[in-house]
Amino acid sequence: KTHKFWESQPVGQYKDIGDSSLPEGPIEPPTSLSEVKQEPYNLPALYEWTTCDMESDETCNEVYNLLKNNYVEDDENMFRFNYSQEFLRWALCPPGYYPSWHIGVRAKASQKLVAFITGVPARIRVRDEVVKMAEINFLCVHKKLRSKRLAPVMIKEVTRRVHLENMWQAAYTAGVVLPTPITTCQYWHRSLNPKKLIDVGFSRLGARMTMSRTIKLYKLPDSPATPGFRKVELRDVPAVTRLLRNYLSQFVVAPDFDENDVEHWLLPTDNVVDSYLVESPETHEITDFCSFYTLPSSILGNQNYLMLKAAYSYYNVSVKTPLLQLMNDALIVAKQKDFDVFNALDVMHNESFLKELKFGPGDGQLHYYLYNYRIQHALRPSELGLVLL
Ligand SMILES: CCCCCCCCCCCCCC(=O)CSCCNC(=O)CCNC(=O)[C@H](O)C(C)(C)COP(=O)(O)OP(=O)(O)OC[C@H]1O[C@@H](n2cnc3c(N)ncnc32)[C@H](O)[C@@H]1OP(=O)(O)O
Ligand SMILES: CCOC(=O)c1cnc2ccc(OC)cc2c1SCCC#N
Repeated sequence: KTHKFWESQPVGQYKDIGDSSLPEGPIEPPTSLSEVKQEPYNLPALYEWTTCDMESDETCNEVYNLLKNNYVEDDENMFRFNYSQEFLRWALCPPGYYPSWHIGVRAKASQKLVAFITGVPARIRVRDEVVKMAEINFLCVHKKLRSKRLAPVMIKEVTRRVHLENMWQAAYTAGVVLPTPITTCQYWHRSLNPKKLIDVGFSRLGARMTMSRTIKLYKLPDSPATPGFRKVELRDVPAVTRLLRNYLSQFVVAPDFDENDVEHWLLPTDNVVDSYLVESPETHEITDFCSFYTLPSSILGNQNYLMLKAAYSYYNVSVKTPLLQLMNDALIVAKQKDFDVFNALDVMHNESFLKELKFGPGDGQLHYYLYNYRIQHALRPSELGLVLL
């Protein structure tokens, strides 16, 4: 497969695979700000760039609707992600974010939003180097404007705006294979509402299984098993930050979270992110942590259901409580909150609990990429400590 655009970019190229003479690290050096293209890239005649102020309800709603109708679908077109407006504000407005990195394209005549791409700043550690990166996400071109090479223009424009802030690396994921993944992960799914997943056609009744037997198979207790298991509060941020920084230090690629980051990314926010910790009833020491984010999907073409309520495993830290028990408690609270499914990637130590907690492997893969940063050898998913939204 040729990649006319990606073969022109500072990313690991297929032809370089196995060439150990190429050093790990930046592929191209930074340029001076005066050398960065000052004006936006050209768009096709009838379209114009716009910056989307995600703190504006009107604009956030326009972005919500573009994504709701045109963002990622699974291969069988059974689901389409339906990121909520409060989720988008959370995902795109972390500490130190750049409004100019929330980039839209409008049709001049109608002023309709027809394309979108975003970046948020992050400090990502790669082995021993902490690198300032842009996390790129929500690349979306309206279904009616596909296959017109608009995506490369969107990507070059967000690259230009990131360069203007003197940043030269990025991290992103995709379900498609591009030059060149640093690792490839597998999605796993744990049914919480098996009847609904069977009714929508995602799951099938097992051989020699009745519906009532299947419901019983996935049944969970009404409340968590771990003593001291409770929601995270603002006062816990210092302890949770210490716990998380320690735990993430074992992975090759991981975010370099400080207390500000933890306060934004990991404090519970209704309908967006849930986080729990284990506080020892005796010593009041905070020993473990788990979190998941809320990402519903539209169910396409089903008469009985419109929406799938999905929870996605986020960052989990197991020190005293076995990860198996911690994640089972996460499943229990997710079921209490009426989620239909709990999803997880096989990253970090997730593989150790997936099968035992009755997750099944998905048929989708998620490829992780770095822009302008070479990694000598592709990583195993268990070496990756980064979850993108
Ligand atoms: C220093 C800072 C650097 C910052 C930038 C870093 C890099 C950030 C990179 C972005 C990270 C985003 C991460 C993210 O958002 C998470 S992945 C989700 C991407 N979005 C969707 O799948 C939504 C539904 N699909 C669409 O809206 C369109 O199909 C899109 C817009 C995907 C492509 O629109 P289209 O109308 O279908 O296609 P053309 O315009 O004709 O363009 C075709 C070219 O685009 C390449 N392509 C296709 N899908 C891609 C994807 N998911 N990443 C990167 N490249 C992708 C493709 O390989 C080809 O190039 P090639 O000829 O070389 O093969
Ligand atoms: C029931 C299990 O599948 C999903 O939860 C789900 C939901 N919505 C999607 C929308 C687009 C989509 O495009 C790849 C996939 C899904 C998936 S499966 C992969 C995500 C996970 N876990």
